[in-house]
Amino acid sequence: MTPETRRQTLIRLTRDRLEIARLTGRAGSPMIVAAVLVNLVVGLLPPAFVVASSILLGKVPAAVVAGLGSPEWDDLVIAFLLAAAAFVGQQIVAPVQELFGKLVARRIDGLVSDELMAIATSTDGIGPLEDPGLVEHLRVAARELENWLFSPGEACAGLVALVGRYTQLAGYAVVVGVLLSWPAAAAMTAAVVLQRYGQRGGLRMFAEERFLLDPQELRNDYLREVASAAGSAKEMRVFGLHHFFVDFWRQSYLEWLVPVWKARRRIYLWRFLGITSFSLVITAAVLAFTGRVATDVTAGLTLTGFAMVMQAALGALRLGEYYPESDLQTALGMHAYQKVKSFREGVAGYAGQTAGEVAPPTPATGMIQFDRVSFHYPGDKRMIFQELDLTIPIGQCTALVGVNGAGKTTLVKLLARLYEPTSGTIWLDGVDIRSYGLDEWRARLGVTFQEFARFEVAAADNVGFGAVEHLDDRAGIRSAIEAVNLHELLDNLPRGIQTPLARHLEDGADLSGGQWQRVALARALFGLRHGASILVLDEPTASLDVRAEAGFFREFAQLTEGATTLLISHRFSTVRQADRIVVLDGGRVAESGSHDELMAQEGEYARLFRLQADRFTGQTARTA
Ligand SMILES: Nc1ncnc2c1ncn2[C@@H]1O[C@H](COP(=O)(O)OP(=O)(O)OP(=O)(O)O)[C@@H](O)[C@H]1O
Repeated sequence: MTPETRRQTLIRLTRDRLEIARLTGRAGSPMIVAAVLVNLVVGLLPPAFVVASSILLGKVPAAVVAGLGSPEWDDLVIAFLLAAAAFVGQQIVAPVQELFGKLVARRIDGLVSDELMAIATSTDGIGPLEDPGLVEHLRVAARELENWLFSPGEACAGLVALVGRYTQLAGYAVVVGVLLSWPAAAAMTAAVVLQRYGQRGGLRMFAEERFLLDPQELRNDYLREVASAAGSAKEMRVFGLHHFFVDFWRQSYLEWLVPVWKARRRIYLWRFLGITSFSLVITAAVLAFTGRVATDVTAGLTLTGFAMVMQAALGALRLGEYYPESDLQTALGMHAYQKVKSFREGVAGYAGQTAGEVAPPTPATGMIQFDRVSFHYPGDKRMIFQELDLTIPIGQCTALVGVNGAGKTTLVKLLARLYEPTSGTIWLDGVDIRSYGLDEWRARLGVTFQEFARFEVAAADNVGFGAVEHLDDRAGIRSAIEAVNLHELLDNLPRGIQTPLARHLEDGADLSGGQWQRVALARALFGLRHGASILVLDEPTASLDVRAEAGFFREFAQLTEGATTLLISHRFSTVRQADRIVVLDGGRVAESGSHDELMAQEGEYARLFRLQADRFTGQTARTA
């Protein structure tokens, strides 16, 4: 190592330590003071035991000579009691140290978890949560914070625990300094610090190599989950994938483990031999030096002094070893915190949604207009829209069709301002929707996403989340549930509409895909009841049965009368009933008009419609 790299390493080490110390401060002064005091006691008791037990040893010859009941014997008993107290004290205080360590760790981990949650939910758009790099930061941080093994809190507790270790070292050094020589005490302390530096250096290098394997570790997590999760269990069994996935997981795990083993061997083998040889030499030197002084009558070292120095020196040398309560935690624990910071910086790097103060008009009268809107996802140069011009008339139903990947869901994301167009503008009645307050604008939208959320809360709340500030509108929730024909099913669940929609919760129940879809539709309807006027339905009938699909448009048309509806569907029987149909292709509007107009045009819509209708009639003919 060159002097320059050594200097940089030292700077980095100090910076890392300071960072942990700063974070430790978040546990609050009373907690930190208490934890430090406990560790001071933990550090002082072993040297106290060394002193007391050496005094005890020194008093044995005189007490034996003087006999039971003599003042010498009484002195021996007092020394014994002191040594015993120091010994028992160590046993008592060890769990207290552990307890305070855990308290500090959990409090800090709680705060860092809150911070992570706040960052993840702070973004107006969803770009950061769909950015693979940032998602990796988020997942690594969340995993470490959940595991409590090498978390930031554990790093802080590990740092506080060093107070105990170094107090102990200082205690031994004082004993050696007072009884033997201060240069010897200084040399012994320096030797311990050097050993620790070597140990820590190895740990730091190992930690850095391990962090590089984060993506592989996340992959292992994924494979373990997929092999054991209920969601993938059907395919795993039907396609006989379990052996494949178990092998895949084992292989993936080895791809992580083998480099970890190699790094460990490469970093620690020679380092271990070096540190061990160094400590053997130092121990031999200390023993030789103490032995020489002990046999030197002019030095005046008594039996008590000799025992004290020997015990203190050996006790100190043991402190050059690995600290299980501190070392791995401080070396690895801050990684999760660095990930929280990287995630925060990454999120801040995303341009936030510009939002004005203007309230959207009630009611809007004209149209929503996509005006030369171009868009590509961040970090992906492929254009999803190229100067898209599209109008969605207010108060009417517009259907959007297009092949898979044409950009239909992306268009909804832009409308909901989950992303901003790369260029171009979306207008409502001639006003750029960016001038509206973001929350006010979103409150105007009732959206059923293609991959809608399935909240593990009561069925009623799942619906009420469509307008969360009106969660207590029980009548409105009931009416939305009835509108999607879910009331009979939900009323028969253990807690009626208050039944949690997750089987692992008490009295919980799960729903089928189509039933869940109705819950999502009811949520959008509840939004409509409370001020939403633009209804966006992305594949709303994908999971509905034929009867429900047939009734869907008729019933929804009544329920959503006056609302502006944007309907995305691959089912042409649903689509054809819209007032206006828009065909998206290649990032642009390829065709638009009513069903009859588009059929008359004999374009892509007519082709797709006939394709689907023919397939249906063909099937009917075969069935007949
Ligand atoms: N977060 C993302 N980052 C990068 N690309 C994305 C992201 N989400 C979607 N895409 C890409 O954008 C394109 C349009 O996707 P989108 O989901 O909007 O299509 P769609 O028309 O709704 O498709 P489908 O009919 O299959 O639902 C696809 O090629 C998809 O891979």
